[in-house]
Amino acid sequence: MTEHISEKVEQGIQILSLNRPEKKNAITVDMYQALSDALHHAELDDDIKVTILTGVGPDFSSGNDINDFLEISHTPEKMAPVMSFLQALTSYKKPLIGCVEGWAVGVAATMMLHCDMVFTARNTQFVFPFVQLGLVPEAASSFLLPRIVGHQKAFEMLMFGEPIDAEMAYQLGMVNHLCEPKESLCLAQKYAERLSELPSEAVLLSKDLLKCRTIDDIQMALMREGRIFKDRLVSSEAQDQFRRFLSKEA
Ligand SMILES: CC(C)(COP(=O)(O)OP(=O)(O)OC[C@H]1O[C@@H](n2cnc3c(N)ncnc32)[C@H](O)[C@@H]1OP(=O)(O)O)[C@@H](O)C(=O)NCCC(=O)NCCSC(=O)/C=C1/CC=CC=CO1
Repeated sequence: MTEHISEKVEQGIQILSLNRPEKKNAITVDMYQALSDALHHAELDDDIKVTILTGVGPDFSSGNDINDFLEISHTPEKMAPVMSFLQALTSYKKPLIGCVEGWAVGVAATMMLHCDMVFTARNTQFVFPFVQLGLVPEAASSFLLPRIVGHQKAFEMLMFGEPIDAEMAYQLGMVNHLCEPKESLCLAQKYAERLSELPSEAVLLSKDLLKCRTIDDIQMALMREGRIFKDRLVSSEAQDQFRRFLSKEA
């Protein structure tokens, strides 16, 4: 486990926190690996009933670390932990709750599409900046986002990458409940407790029933996106945007 992912397990609830607030919880390869390991561990541990994904500090996360994007484009094998995390996320069998405040950019926004419940503070801004970065949508968002918000809204969100605020995300059905800043974890914990008290086999079977019809499409979208994404990472469009952000020109 890297220092940048914190794990707490209490009364059947696993809380995984992105813990790199000085970099807006930008997610590194090591953090993906730690998240993936923690989800695998939770899946095998009968005492863990529910997982909450959250961030330390005012923001959930600014998405993939841009320095890592530059590094991965020279050493594509470093992409493996990212793919391993996306696999763990998409196939996770226990209830997964997303708890978001402040910025949720890129993969931080798309990972919420895989959560079973999402709680956001009113100051949350979801951003899908893939096209601006010269990239393409990832984490099966090209399949999930239009299913949740409809094609036209998804198109607009994915093409222009403009921030979607919490109220809009709620209206579009991306979020279960809104709350005040600093209250989302408390709210998520309340629902996690309720879920952990339900008959666990019935919970697992019900989640499976809800997800089983889309899992093949999600896996296919992951593969299709992944192939194109790897090529886009080394494209001059993307490399220029990464350097632009890191040199503070953005
Ligand atoms: C809008 C921001 C999120 C916040 O802006 P602001 O409040 O002005 O804060 P900053 O000054 O920009 O940031 C504070 C420090 O953190 C560093 N930082 C922030 N985000 C990143 C990042 N993503 N990677 C690396 N470093 C980051 C920033 O440089 C500052 O550092 P210093 O204090 O040392 O100067 C804004 O931060 C922002 O726009 N960030 C970038 C968002 C972004 O483009 N993210 C990538 C999204 S794409 C993605 O996630 C895609 C995938 C693809 C495929 C598979 C899996 C993963 O992800």
